[in-house]
Amino acid sequence: MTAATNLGFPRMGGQRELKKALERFWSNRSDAGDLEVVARQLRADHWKLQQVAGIAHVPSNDFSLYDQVLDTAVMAGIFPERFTHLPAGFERYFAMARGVAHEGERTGAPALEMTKWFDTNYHYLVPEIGSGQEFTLGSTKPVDEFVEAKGLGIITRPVLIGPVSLLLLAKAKGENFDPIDLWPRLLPVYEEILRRLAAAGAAWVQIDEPCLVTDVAERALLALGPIFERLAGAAGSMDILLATYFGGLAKTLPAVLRLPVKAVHLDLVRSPDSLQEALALVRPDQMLSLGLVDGRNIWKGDLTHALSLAEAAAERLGADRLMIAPSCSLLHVPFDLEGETGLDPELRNWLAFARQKLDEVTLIAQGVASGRTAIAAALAENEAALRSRRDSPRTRSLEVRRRLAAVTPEELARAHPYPVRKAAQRESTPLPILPTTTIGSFPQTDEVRKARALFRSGKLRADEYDAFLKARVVEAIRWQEEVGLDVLVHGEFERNDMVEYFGENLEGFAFTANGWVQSYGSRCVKPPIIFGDVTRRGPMTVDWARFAQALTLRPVKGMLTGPVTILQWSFVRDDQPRRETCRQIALAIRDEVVDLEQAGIRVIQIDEPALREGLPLRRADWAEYLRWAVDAFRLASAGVRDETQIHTHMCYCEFNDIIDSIAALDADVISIETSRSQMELLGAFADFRYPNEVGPGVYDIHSPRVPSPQQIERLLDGALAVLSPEQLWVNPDCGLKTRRWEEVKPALVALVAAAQAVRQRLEGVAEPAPVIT
Ligand SMILES: CN1c2c(nc(N)[nH]c2=O)NC[C@@H]1CNc1ccc(C(=O)N[C@@H](CCC(=O)N[C@@H](CCC(=O)N[C@@H](CCC(=O)O)C(=O)O)C(=O)O)C(=O)O)cc1
Ligand SMILES: N[C@@H](CCS)C(=O)O
Ligand SMILES: [Zn+2]
Repeated sequence: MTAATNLGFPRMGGQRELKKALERFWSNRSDAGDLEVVARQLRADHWKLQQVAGIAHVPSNDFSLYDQVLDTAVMAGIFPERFTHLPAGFERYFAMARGVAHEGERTGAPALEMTKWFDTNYHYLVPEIGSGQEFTLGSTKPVDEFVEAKGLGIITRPVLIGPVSLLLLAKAKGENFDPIDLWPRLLPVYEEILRRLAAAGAAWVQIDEPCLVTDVAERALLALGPIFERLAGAAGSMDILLATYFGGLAKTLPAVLRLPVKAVHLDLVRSPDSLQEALALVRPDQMLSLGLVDGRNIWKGDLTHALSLAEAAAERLGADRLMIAPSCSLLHVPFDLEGETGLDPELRNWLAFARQKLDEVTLIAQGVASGRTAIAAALAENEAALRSRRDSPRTRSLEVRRRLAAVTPEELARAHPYPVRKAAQRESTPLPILPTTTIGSFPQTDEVRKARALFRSGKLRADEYDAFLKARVVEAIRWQEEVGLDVLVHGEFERNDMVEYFGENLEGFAFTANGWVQSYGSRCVKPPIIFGDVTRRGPMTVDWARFAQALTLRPVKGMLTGPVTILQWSFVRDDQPRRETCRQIALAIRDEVVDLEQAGIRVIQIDEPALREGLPLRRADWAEYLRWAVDAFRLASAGVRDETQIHTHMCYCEFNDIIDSIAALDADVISIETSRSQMELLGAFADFRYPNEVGPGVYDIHSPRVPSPQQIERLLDGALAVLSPEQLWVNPDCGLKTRRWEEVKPALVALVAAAQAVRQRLEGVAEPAPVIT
């Protein structure tokens, strides 16, 4: 019989119970025992609901208190030295995730770096591995959670991030070596875990090797055979499912199917073509897991089509050699559509969240096992929903399509090159060298979030909410002036999220009440759903920018999210190419940019933190993506005069390999995250001779640590070793919305002091006193 299976389930809980429990624990409002109770309950609830949905292989160890890569590093005893003095368990685990502040006798330790999980908006913590790294069994979490589920009567399929991906995702610390070469030292830990899982009664183990869908170095591919030989030996009679996802295996497929594993999972949503080849190559003793339900998007799947693929596979292999699954873990989609009563019913009928996707998986498996007639009613319902979406006039706007078709190449370029613009901008908006600024958001305090919640629930009138927000902007502007920042921001207090806010203000977007997806740790996002052609109803940010600018003589930055990031952090329609949707968003942002300029805003920032993450996982596909992504940014930004200074901002990833595309954006200034990787990134800017201005982040906003002026000065000196003083801006790594004012205030005071000290050294002149009004 064809098994309905799952690769991973969202772990936050339907009401984000895990987020709330974690934040209670971190703020000392609960203890470790309370956190464990919530975590255990969530695991139990999720295992049970998957079992009830008809999932035969329910995953375990997909749960994590912070991040599954961190869990795997801990399992393998990969503890950077700065954490080893801390007691093993929660204290060390959360210290690695969040860093520890320097306090009295206690020395601080920065957190592990955080970066994007492939092309998703999930962030993982990067394990740090030294060349002399010893690996030891640091935790038995996969076994403990298997035993926990077994105690509830559920034999789960434990999930492990595989050794190849763990090493490839890690960062080499110190000497010149490649972590993948350390696999022989790492394997005993995996072997021990597999032996313990088998002894505990696991029938299957799922080993995730998502790195195999990327351009993996030859030496890693060569290691695959010996690694899996040893893993299979340790697994004994327990079967291994090797899971690959987020793309196809391409040339690696034959080698993967030769490995001594019982089953291989393929992402047939991203790589439908690989099925034929896999069917031809799969060994007689092997099974295939067909990833037929999209784990990365929220649309109902075409079940008739999926069933056709599964039927064809069953014909070749026999139904018993198939598993039906989502394309990847369901971590990347919201929990349940059930409660979304606020969504328009027509649109709601087009959607499937994690729970609904489990039903799709079981339905396809049932169709293979019992034939189409057994599920005819469900298939007809699915077809009707797809037809309703395909035929809906709400998804198309002739006006948008006409306007896009008429875009000219001139509209993608500023009127003059950067040096000309720079002179015009200096004249119209004089700034000191090493100008100081922030990235846009100020703390989204409980007070701010509560006011928004009251407003949304009708308990606070619109005028009261507006007055509340304006008071926050006035405070923020006054405070920035007092501290002596040069280019000010209004603080983004009115925004729930930098993408959701724009989604709520654009046509063609829908938003959910509770469609949360984990972004990192306890932080979640509620991606809007792009279902139709995108247009702007009217100005989205102009009133806030105008209000803030009227309060001060210093320039206030207009603050927008860029088209690629809006695209990337939304659930995107799958009935037209992503680049078309991106161009539509770009036109809407262009109109906003022009409106901001007309409202007297001289500096406009268009954030594109997701530009890098949108890169296809295979290098061969990069050029095409970068072309349309860069064009979208240029379309959004190039409608302004020379005097208007365009900024962009990027964070959370490595930029070295796309530096030429970053330059092609032709933003006058780019602020970029660098502080966690100690300015490594700047090397790329220097090597490339990046022509425009750069603000390398000098304050790590992801950590509660407050930097000293001396630390910031050191970072600025590092930046000045590769950038000219005329190019350098001084700013934090990213927005300050997740920080508390108690941290932000001293940190920005230190940032301004450091900038002033370096200016004095460079110019040998005293600073003018800050303006206090
Ligand atoms: C910059 N980043 C972003 C990414 N993706 C985005 N879409 N947005 C981003 O900003 N990707 C890369 C990074 C990831 N970083 C972050 C950083 C911070 C967060 C974050 O803080 N998320 C918040 C949720 C934000 C939000 O929408 N808040 C709502 C409040 C909703 C809510 O929880 N309401 C409460 C009631 C409140 C009350 O009564 O007091 C409730 O419903 O229970 C808002 O502001 O209105 C988070 O807390 O997780 C995400 C990614
Ligand atoms: N302007 C945004 C950028 C985050 S990437 C902020 O400051 O939060
Ligand atoms: Zn950022």
